[in-house]
Amino acid sequence: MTVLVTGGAGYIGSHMVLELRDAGETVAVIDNLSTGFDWAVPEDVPLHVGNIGDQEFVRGVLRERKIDAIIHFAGSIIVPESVENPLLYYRNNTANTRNLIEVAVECGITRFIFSSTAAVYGNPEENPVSEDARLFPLSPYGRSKLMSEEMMADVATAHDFEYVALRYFNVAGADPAGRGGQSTPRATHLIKVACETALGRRPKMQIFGTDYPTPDGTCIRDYIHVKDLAMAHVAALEHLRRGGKSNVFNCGYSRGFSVREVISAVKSVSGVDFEVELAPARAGDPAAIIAKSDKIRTALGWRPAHADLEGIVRNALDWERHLMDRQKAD
Ligand SMILES: NC(=O)c1ccc[n+]([C@@H]2O[C@H](COP(=O)([O-])OP(=O)(O)OC[C@H]3O[C@@H](n4cnc5c(N)ncnc54)[C@H](O)[C@@H]3O)[C@@H](O)[C@H]2O)c1
Ligand SMILES: O=c1ccn([C@@H]2O[C@H](COP(=O)(O)OP(=O)(O)O[C@H]3O[C@H](CO)[C@H](O)[C@H](O)[C@H]3O)[C@@H](O)[C@H]2O)c(=O)[nH]1
Repeated sequence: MTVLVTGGAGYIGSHMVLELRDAGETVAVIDNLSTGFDWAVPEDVPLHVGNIGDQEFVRGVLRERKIDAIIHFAGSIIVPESVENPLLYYRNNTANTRNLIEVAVECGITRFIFSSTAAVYGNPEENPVSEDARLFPLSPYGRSKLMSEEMMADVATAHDFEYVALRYFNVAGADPAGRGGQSTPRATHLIKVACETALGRRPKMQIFGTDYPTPDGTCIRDYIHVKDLAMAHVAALEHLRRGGKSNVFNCGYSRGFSVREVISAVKSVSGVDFEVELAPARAGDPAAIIAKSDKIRTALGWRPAHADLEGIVRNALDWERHLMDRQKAD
C-alpha cells in the first residue's frame, strides 16, 4: 500500500516523504511544481506532476497506485498574497481540496491528513491557544484552510472517511541530516529571512512592528522544527490506521519566541552581526500565538525531539549554505 503525499516537492511535504521512506513506507507524490522542486523528491519516489484540483489526473494516479492514505500539503501559503488575491486562495486551498476529497471518496480512500494552520485562530484571546478556542482567521489564507476543515468534518459525517487536520504553528528548520530544507526563493518566513541575511544573501532585514503588547514589543510565535512536524503526521497516520476517529490537533511546542529573540539566536549561531531595521507592523499579524499542545501529546503520543531554537536555526543555516553551494555549482 502506498501513502500519497500531495505537495511532496515543497518544503514540508518533502520532509514528510523522507520520514515515510525512513519508516519503510511506499510513497508517491503529486505536485504541480508551482513552488516545489522536482529535485526535492528522491529519485526512487514516483512524482506525478499535475494539479490536485484536476479530478481526471488525480483519479488516474489513485487507480494506478494502491493508496492507503493521502497526506495533503499542496496549497498556497503566503498570507499577504491571499489578501491581494483571495480568489486564488479559495481556488487552490479550498476548491482544489474539495475536488481531491471527492475523488478520494469515490475511490474508497478513507484516511486523509490535512495541513491546516494556526492562522485559523487569528488573534487568540488566550495563549497558549487550544483547539476548541474561537476560530476567527484574519486573512483569506486562514479562512481558505478553515473552510477545508469544515468541509472535511461534513464529509466524515456523510461518508466512510476519517481525517486528521493538523494546525501547524510556525514551521522552521531543515532535515538534521542535510537532505532537505526550505528552498523557496523570495521567502517571507522570519527564520529563513534572518538566515539569508546572516549569510549575505540579503543586505539587511526588517523587524515588522515594535510596539506590540509583548515584553520586547515584537511579535511572539511558536516555532516548530519541520522534522517534529513530519513525525506528528506519522503519529496521525498510525492513529487513522488503528481505526482512530477524525480529529484536529495543534502542532507547536507551547512556548514562544519574539522576533528579536529569533534574530539574536540567528546572530549568535551564525556569528554574524547583520543589519536589522525597524519597520512598521505587517497588516494582519497577531501579536502572539502559542500552541497548547497537550491534545496531540496525549491522543497521538507525539513526543517532539527538536524543540530547541538554536538547533532549529543551526539546521536552517546549514541548509541555506547548501543552497548557496548548489546555486554556485549550477
Ligand atoms: N510553512 C509554514 O509555516 C506553514 C504553516 C502552516 C501551514 N502550512 C501548510 O503546509 C502546507 C505545505 O506548506 P510548505 O511550507 O511546504 O509550502 P510549499 O510552497 O513549499 O509547498 C507546497 C507544495 O504544493 C505544491 N502545490 C501547490 N498547489 C498545488 C496544486 N494545486 N496541485 C499540486 N501541487 C500544488 C507546490 O508546488 C509545493 O511543492 C501548505 O498547505 C501550507 O498551507 C505551512
Ligand atoms: O522579515 C521578516 C519576516 C517576519 N517578521 C515577523 O516575524 C513573525 C513571524 O512571521 P512569519 O512570516 O515567519 O510567519 P507568520 O507568523 O506570519 O505566518 C506563518 O505561520 C502562520 C501560523 O501562525 C501561518 O500558518 C502562515 O502560513 C505562516 O507563514 C511575524 O511577527 C512577522 O511580522 C519580521 O519581523 N521580519
